[in-house]
Amino acid sequence: MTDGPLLLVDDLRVTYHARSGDLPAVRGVSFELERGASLGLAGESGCGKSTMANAILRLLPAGTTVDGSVLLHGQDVLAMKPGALRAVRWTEGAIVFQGALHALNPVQRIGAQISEPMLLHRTQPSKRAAATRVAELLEQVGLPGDRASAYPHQLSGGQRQRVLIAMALACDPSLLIADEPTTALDVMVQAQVLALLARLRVERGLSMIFITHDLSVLTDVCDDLAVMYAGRIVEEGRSGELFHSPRHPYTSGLAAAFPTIGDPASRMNPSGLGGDPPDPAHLPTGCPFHPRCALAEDRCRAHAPELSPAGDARRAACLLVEDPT
Ligand SMILES: Nc1ncnc2c1ncn2[C@@H]1O[C@H](COP(=O)(O)OP(=O)(O)OP(=O)(O)O)[C@@H](O)[C@H]1O
Repeated sequence: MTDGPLLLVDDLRVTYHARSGDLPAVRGVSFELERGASLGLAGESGCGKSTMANAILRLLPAGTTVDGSVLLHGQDVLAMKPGALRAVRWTEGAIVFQGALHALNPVQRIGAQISEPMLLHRTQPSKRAAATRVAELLEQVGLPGDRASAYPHQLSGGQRQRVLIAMALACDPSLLIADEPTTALDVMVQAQVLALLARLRVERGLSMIFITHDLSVLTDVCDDLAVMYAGRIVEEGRSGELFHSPRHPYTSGLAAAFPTIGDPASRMNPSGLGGDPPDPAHLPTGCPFHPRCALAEDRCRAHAPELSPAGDARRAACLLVEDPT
């Protein structure tokens, strides 16, 4: 255990090597996460959110190039040997993936699946102790303890997502990454799962990273927000401030593209963002957002804006914000 942030990501770069060529999915991301804090990570599909999350626990396909550093409790995950890495996953950091149906084994009872990481990491001395812990965990995520004997297909989508959360909490990690945990769920269940994650964070003093393409769902549950575009963070700041007074034109477009939960007057605004995100293998020159930006000037086509260093309270990578003249 060291002083300083729980998680310190510095200049993280991830390149997939596909048959069609190299694909730089994450291109120099830096941020910090304090103990007990929560960071929301937003951006359209393909901007590199999941790649970044998977890189933090080194869950990327073999052969993928990863550079930079990821300090978790002061230890560089990217430099760890396989044994040390196995010890970190589940116990220090765990991910709740999107699409609970695919993440669970269809032919194994959920109790057995939740106890697996506990038995693997010997955080419970016996199968019987693990079973008791499974029942406790199920109750903590709002399911009756006796559902441990159910198979995944006997549960609803929201219940399965709760099972994945229970599994992620099984070894008491200090960092929980929730990657689109509510995408496949209807709006009511989505709100319940988000409220559950927010409650568990406070109760357990967890640090959390919430990932979603919908900026509006993050504002209630996260202290800070970071917006990604084309493999980089383009804006970061306190949650409410960033959502209600965005500085980067991309953040404004993203905020306008989704209705705010609880605000019946707001409507899906398809004009919030025109066009499509760029192909990571063929990025435009200068600012990668310039072809979609209504405010773009000549300088935006020529120069790529930089984000100020991690740790600054409010960061935006936009030439017009840096120098509005
Ligand atoms: N295993 C892989 N091999 C090759 N390319 C990949 C792989 N996984 C992701 N990519 C590519 O990397 C880029 C970033 O993908 P990533 O899944 O990280 O984005 P995302 O923002 O999480 O999107 P989504 O919200 O759709 O999950 C995309 O262009 C994607 O096609």
